[in-house]
Amino acid sequence: MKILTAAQTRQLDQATMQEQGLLSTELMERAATAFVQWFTGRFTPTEAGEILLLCGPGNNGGDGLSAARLLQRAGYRLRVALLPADKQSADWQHNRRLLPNSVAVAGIEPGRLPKIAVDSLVIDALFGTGLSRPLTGLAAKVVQHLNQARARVIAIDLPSGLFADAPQPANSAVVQAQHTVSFGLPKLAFLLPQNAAFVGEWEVKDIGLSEAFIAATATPWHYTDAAAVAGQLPPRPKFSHKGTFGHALLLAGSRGKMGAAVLTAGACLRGGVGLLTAHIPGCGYDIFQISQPEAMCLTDKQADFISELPELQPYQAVGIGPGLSQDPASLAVLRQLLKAAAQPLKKTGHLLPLIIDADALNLLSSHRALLKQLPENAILTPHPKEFERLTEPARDDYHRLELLREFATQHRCLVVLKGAYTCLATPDGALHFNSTGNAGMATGGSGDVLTGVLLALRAHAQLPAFEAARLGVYAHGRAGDLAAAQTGQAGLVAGDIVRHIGPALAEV
Ligand SMILES: NC(=O)C1=CN([C@@H]2O[C@H](COP(=O)(O)OP(=O)(O)OC[C@H]3O[C@@H](n4cnc5c(N)ncnc54)[C@H](OP(=O)(O)O)[C@@H]3O)[C@@H](O)[C@H]2O)[C@@H](O)CC1
Ligand SMILES: Nc1ncnc2c1ncn2[C@@H]1O[C@H](COP(=O)(O)OP(=O)(O)O)[C@@H](O)[C@H]1O
Ligand SMILES: [K+]
Repeated sequence: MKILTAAQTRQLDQATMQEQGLLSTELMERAATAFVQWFTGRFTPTEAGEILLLCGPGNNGGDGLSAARLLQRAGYRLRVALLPADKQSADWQHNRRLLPNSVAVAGIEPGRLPKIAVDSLVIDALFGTGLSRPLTGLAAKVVQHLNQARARVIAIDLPSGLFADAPQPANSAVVQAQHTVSFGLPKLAFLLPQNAAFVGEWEVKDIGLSEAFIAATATPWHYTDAAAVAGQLPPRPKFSHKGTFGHALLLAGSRGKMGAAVLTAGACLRGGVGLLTAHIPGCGYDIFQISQPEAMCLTDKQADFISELPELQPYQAVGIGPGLSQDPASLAVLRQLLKAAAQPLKKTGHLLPLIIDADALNLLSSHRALLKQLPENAILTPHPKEFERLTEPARDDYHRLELLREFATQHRCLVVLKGAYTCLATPDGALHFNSTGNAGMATGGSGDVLTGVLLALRAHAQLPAFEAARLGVYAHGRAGDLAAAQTGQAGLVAGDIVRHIGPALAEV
């Protein structure tokens, strides 16, 4: 699914009307109907009590007025508070005329802000994608008044004061909604941690916008939903054998962090790899062999960390990093691996696929000259702290996305920036936000599991780097969701994610 800018969203409205021969008021009615469907599914008239609708002067306010009419017809009690403005949009005026007199309407004045009790239900229809500057004056005052009331707030399309696709200055007035009900496509703002307190839980409702316009519109931003990865996992042919699905090599573990190697290996096996060999420090031999009998194991001459790179010839993909340690001997292994991976494989003529995680990333950060040696299409999986070490501290989430794009294009690699909406950056500058996963996955070892899944999907010779990364990130999050459905989020541990990779991959 694409994510468009606010300006492109306005063009999308126009294109939809032209394509479908719709009046703008008819499109507005669709949006309001979709909102009201969501609302009535969520709150009965009794639960809602007397609803306060805060209404701005543009089409967001128009959506609100239309929704007010539909809600009143469905038996809800409402009062409407209008933000004064020099002019209102034509569709606003249309819906104002249609609002029955039985709905109480009052203008908002500086000295007379609407009363909002803590248990009120407020619909925020002040501003949407037409916000052209940060809120000031009376509009900002209303938003602050609303936020102070700590009432239940549902935003139509976008919390008022929030830009759909760009940061706002610090301390700008922005509505803090519990729910945002938006139309058509997700907005970039919904996916960034800095906006979580404004957006709350969000949902996007289909209002039949022009598919042709969306397909023809260029954007760097994408949202990976089930449809994006459907059918991407190659089928396992009837006469396949373990050699069909690749042989992966994992370089992981150190004293005290053998669990990382065990989890990554488990995930790789559940990810469908044909064969897995792990090269681990000597101290981990019993731990590893007992906990992952399906994997083969090579032990390093060093007991506590890895200091040797095995012969790479047998392998179709290599993962390095989970629990690795940053010992200089392990740095030397990383150096050798990057050097070896710079040459195309004799068998296939392709570069050896690499997954680089955790301490291997930290070693790259402290020896940045090595970044030049990253083979094309290597997949790096930093969490935000690791990414910051690789680049620089970001001013905010939008700046971090810029850094992410720059990094992936400059180094011709794929970067999986992990988080609630993990963002996959590609060498051509696209950013793909993942839709699956939950806060239960914020627990040690979850990232190691992702590395294992990615390693497996890369070792399946058929899956190119981008498809493997997008599918792996999606399936990892989905496995976390399936696991959380059984354990609850608090009780989820990384091993639970491993156990649900199979079912998650079966779904896609
Ligand atoms: N496909 C879809 O998604 C559909 C979208 N639809 C809906 O349309 C909404 C977009 O409507 P919109 O373009 O009229 O903009 P909206 O957000 O109501 O605000 C514009 C008004 O606010 C004003 N204004 C701006 N900034 C301001 C500020 N800081 N302080 C004060 N004033 C400010 C601005 O004035 P100006 O900038 O010209 O001074 C103008 O008067 C969208 O979010 C969705 O709800 C549906 O109806 C149909 C399908
Ligand atoms: N709140 C969250 N919502 C969804 N996914 C999450 C959340 N928190 C963490 N995750 C996922 O869990 C994994 C955590 O990775 P990482 O921080 O590297 O953990 P570790 O180093 O302990 O293995 C990432 O894939 C991340 O996307
Ligand atoms: K709004």
